[in-house]
Amino acid sequence: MEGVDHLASERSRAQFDVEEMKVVWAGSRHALEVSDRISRLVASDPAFRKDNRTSLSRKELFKNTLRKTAHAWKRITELRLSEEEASRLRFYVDEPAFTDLHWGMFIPAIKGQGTEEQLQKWLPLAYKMQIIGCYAQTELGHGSNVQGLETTATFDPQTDEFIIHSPTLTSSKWWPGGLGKVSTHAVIYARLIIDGKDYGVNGFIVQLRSMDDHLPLPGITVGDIGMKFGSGAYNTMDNGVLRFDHVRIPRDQMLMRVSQVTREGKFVQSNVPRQLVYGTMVYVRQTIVADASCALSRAVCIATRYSAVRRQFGSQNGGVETQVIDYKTQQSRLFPLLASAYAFRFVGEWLKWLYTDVTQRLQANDFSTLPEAHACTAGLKSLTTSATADGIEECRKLCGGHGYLCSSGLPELFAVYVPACTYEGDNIVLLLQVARFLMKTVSQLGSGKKPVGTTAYMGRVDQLMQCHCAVQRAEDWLKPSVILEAFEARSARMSVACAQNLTNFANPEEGFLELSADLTEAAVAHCQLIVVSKFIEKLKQDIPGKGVKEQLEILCNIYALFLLHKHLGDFLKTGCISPKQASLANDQLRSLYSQARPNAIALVDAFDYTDHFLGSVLGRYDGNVYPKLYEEAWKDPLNDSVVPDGYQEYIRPMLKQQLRNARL
Ligand SMILES: CCCCCCCCCC/C=C\CCCCCCCCCC(=O)SCCNC(=O)CCNC(=O)[C@H](O)C(C)(C)COP(=O)(O)OP(=O)(O)OC[C@H]1O[C@@H](n2cnc3c(N)ncnc32)[C@H](O)[C@@H]1OP(=O)(O)O
Ligand SMILES: Cc1cc2nc3c(=O)[nH]c(=O)nc-3n(C[C@H](O)[C@H](O)[C@H](O)COP(=O)(O)OP(=O)(O)OC[C@H]3O[C@@H](n4cnc5c(N)ncnc54)[C@H](O)[C@@H]3O)c2cc1C
Repeated sequence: MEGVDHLASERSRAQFDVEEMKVVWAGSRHALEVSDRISRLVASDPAFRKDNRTSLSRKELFKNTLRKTAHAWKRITELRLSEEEASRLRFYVDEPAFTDLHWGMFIPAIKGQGTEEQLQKWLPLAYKMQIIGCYAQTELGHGSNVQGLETTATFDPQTDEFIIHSPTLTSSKWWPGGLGKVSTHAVIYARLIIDGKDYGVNGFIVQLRSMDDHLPLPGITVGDIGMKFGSGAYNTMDNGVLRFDHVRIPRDQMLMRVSQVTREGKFVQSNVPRQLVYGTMVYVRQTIVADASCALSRAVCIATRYSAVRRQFGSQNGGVETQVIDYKTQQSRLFPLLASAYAFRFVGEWLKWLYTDVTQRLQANDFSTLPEAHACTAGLKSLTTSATADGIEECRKLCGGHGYLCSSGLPELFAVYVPACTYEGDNIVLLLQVARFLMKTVSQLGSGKKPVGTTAYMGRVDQLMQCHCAVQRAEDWLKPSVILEAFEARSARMSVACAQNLTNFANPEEGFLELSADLTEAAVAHCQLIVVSKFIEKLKQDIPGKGVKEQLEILCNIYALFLLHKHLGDFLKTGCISPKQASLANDQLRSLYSQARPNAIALVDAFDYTDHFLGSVLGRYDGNVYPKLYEEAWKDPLNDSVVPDGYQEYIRPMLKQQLRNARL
């Protein structure tokens, strides 16, 4: 039934003001207005159609992306869209493309690591897209270990140039998005060599292709690295391979904010920390955390709407069957993901604030908060992307068999999303960075250095090592102070236990390697504490709108108690809570699911996603799933003919053979 809202009765049960929740989700009334307007602009433009992606060949897919990005750029310039509007447009176009790396990494790398003159020279060209750039760091042989990169940039004092060279096969740049077929330029990372001495990895701007005919410049070999996981999905991106054969670039194309090479070939280290060479990764990790809430909320929106439409079992005397969303098992899998989407949204907002703060401090030569910014961006990137990738897959299963169809939107979402666990730092490697930071914090506790920021709780380590959880009734678990103390105690105790175990090793680095699995668990506990505490902090703000704050409180408690339930082993092993308190937490969790149930559809409506963006027959706003699912099947190219191509060659002879055998 076209035009009928099959989810209307669900919507009428909501106990809060959905429009106000949309504002909370978007971040502000202004952000909601921009987001809503741009999402409709994209949805109504046929040039941004995306429902045929999974049936296109790689070449068609890629060309289609080029067409869309050109069209997007035309619309951005015609409509004079602001940076905020353009970035929303990119979000709703919903197709990975070279432009992500140009705007998301090439430009930030120049901005963060270039000198004033370099910014003035390169940024205007990049902003007008008169050059297109990518970020070429990873090599065939090394990705995580950035210090292990092999590409060299050797200074030639005769000509005042660097010679960029790939000395081995494993030094080939491998993976950079936008490199394979599009980028004219790249920020490449290479070992700086002066007079035979190695000064470590630095960034350089290198032109790759001719501005006249797009052919690679002399000495450059470049191409695409091939098909990636999933049909459609990330294959819109030209991840590339690049080799240099003694390519010369002028000296002023080394990004020289962090260190400089003079005309005489002298290496000068400025007063900014060397780690700023890694600054672009900190920036992108922060954007990836914000993006996790988008990907997860999208999957949750599809699974929640479909779970309210889908009915199985439970019919009494020929009446209607039970909506699968009413099964407690469905709720216990779905609602923690709904709560996680909101939790990641708020921690993403906070991380953006932290990043802005550290950037301002760096400009004023205050580097004191850089280690914390690195640990938070690395840890939260790891935590949120792992949970989101797992969450999308869980949403697929929550939709039963139909979730496996491409028309559900979930397979492609998963395939596009899952590399986020690897790119911008493998999630385990990043957790180990957090663990290093935690071990350093614990080791300094005795020295009188007071931990600040997200590790401030470690300053109360004596109390946290001894405290006893005060919960006696299930409702006690609704107190933010109780939840916070349990999470702080668990994290502090896990870190302290690792630090104590490390003292058993004569060589600390050896100990770190041996205990690395425990260390990553301590890092996860710390990062989960950050997410929980930022959700609780958010709720201290003034949040207008009927019932909005109450719903967020329910979600916050679901998030925290779900984590407690999932990681019960940690909480019990460290003696933070008793088995009885664990069981009370579980009782409370069940009650919270019941409270969330009538609001579930409205809570996903608050994401304000258009049907175009969701790209899912199961997640349609009107819940009119079955006719559309049926209709969609007939659009498959296999259904273009009634008798399939290949019948005469393969099916008919086989059938005839069977017939002959049967007659014998
Ligand atoms: C059409 C028009 C549209 C217009 C609008 C479009 C808008 C689009 C916008 C899009 C926006 C964004 C989207 C972006 C797209 C993303 C797509 C994804 C692309 C993915 C790209 C990549 O993957 S790039 C490659 C990433 N690579 C990695 O992440 C490598 C991981 N490895 C490392 O980071 C490091 O090597 C390491 C940290 C693991 C270890 O480094 P190293 O061995 O050198 O260090 P140590 O362990 O010895 O540590 C030394 C000390 O340094 C500290 N440290 C380490 N890293 C950092 C850091 N980043 N910052 C600060 N400090 C750091 C470390 O803690 C040590 O400190 P001490 O202990 O105090 O010594
Ligand atoms: C879709 C996609 C897009 C990308 N885009 C870009 C780009 O634009 N530019 C760019 O430069 N790069 C890009 N990359 C590369 C990406 O950043 C790297 O793949 C990533 O940093 C992981 O490094 P690796 O591949 O070397 O993994 P490896 O480090 O080889 O990881 C392999 C395994 O070893 C484990 N491991 C590694 N080191 C340790 C350790 N110290 N302790 C314990 N375990 C360890 C890891 O956990 C993992 O399980 C992209 C990658 C992908 C998948």
